[in-house]
Amino acid sequence: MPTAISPAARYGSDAQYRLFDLLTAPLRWEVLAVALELGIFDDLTLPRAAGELAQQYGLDGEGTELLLNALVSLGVVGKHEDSYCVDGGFAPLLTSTSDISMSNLLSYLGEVRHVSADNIIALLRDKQQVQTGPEMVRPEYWSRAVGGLRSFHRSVRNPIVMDILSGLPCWPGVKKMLDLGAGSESLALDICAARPDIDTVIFDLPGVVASLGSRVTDKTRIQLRGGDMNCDDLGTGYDLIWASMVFYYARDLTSVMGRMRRALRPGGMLISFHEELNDDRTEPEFHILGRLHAELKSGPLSVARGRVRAAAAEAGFHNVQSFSLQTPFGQMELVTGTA
Ligand SMILES: C[S@@+](CC[C@H](N)C(=O)[O-])C[C@H]1O[C@@H](n2cnc3c(N)ncnc32)[C@H](O)[C@@H]1O
Repeated sequence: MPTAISPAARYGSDAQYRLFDLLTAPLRWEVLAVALELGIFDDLTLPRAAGELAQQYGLDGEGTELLLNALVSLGVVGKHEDSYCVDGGFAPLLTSTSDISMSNLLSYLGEVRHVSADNIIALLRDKQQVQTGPEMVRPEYWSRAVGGLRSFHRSVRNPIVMDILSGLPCWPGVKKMLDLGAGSESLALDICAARPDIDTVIFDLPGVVASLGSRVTDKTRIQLRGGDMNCDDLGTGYDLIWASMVFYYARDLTSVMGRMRRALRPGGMLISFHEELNDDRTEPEFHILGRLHAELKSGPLSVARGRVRAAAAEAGFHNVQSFSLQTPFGQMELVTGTA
C-alpha cells in the first residue's frame, strides 16, 4: 500500500535553520570545555566505557554517558560498541601532553572571548563598572597572557609562520630579524632551531620580556628587548621585521612604520600579519565575534581593510604588497614592504 503522506525532504526556512543553529552553538563549546576541564580526552586515547570513566571521575554514570554521546555528536569522539575513543584527527590537538595540543589554548581563548549576555548588557550600559573581561590596551594584561600566547604559537601559529618565512625569496639571506610584539619566545626558538645562523630580537612590553628570560637559554642567538614600540628603540640593522597582531597598540601606525623602516637595513623587509575587517566592520565573523568582548571593554582594536598597506606606503616602504591567507584562526592579511 502506498503511504498516504509524502513529506518534503526539508521543512522550514534558511533563517529558521540559522536561528536553531545559533541556539545550539554555545552548547558545542560548553560540552568541549567540560571535557577539557575534566581531562577526558587524555583518558580516551584508548577505547573506554562510560561507566568506567564515570567511576574514575566520581561522576554520575548516566550523565557521563550523555556527555560522551554529546562529544560524539560534535565529531571529536567516536563510539563503537559502547566504548568511546577520541577521534584520530583530534587526538593530538585535544590531549594535553601532545606537542601540538590546543587544550590550554582553547581554555585560554574561551576565557578571553566568551562573555555572557548579562555581561554584554552590563558593558553596554557602563563598561567602567564591569570589573571582568580582557583589557588588551593595558600592559599588565599581556604579562598575564604569555602562557596562552605560547600555547597558540606552538600548537597552531608557528608552523604557518615558519612556512611563510621559509618561502620568502629573501629568507636564505636573513641574518638578523625582529619579532615585534612577539608575545612569547616560541617563534624565536623555532627560528633558532631551523636557522641557527639567524639572530632574533624579541621586542615586547617590559613585563612580557621579563617573563621570557628563563625560557631563552641561547642569549647570543636570541636577544630580549623590552619597550614600547611607539617610542622606544627597536634596534637596527634588521634584514626582516615580523610584526604579527600588534599594530592595534600603535598610537600612530604611520609613525611606528617609520620607526620600523629605519630599524631595517636598506632593502630589508617588513612583514605584517594581521586580520583585516571589511569597510563596514561587520566581517569576517571570526574576528568580529572573537574580538567583541575585548572591544566592548577597550574600544575598537581590529585593523581596517587597507590600513596597514596605507601606513606602510606613507612611511616610505617600497613595493608594498598584500596577500590574503586562510588560517584556522580566521582570514589573515600578510602585508610586505621593502625599506
Ligand atoms: C595579540 S598579541 C600578539 C602576539 C604575537 N605577535 C602573535 O602574533 O601571536 C599582542 C602583543 O603585542 C604586545 N604589545 C602590546 N602593546 C605593545 C607596545 N606598545 N609595544 C610593543 N609590544 C606591544 C603585547 O605584549 C603582546 O605580546
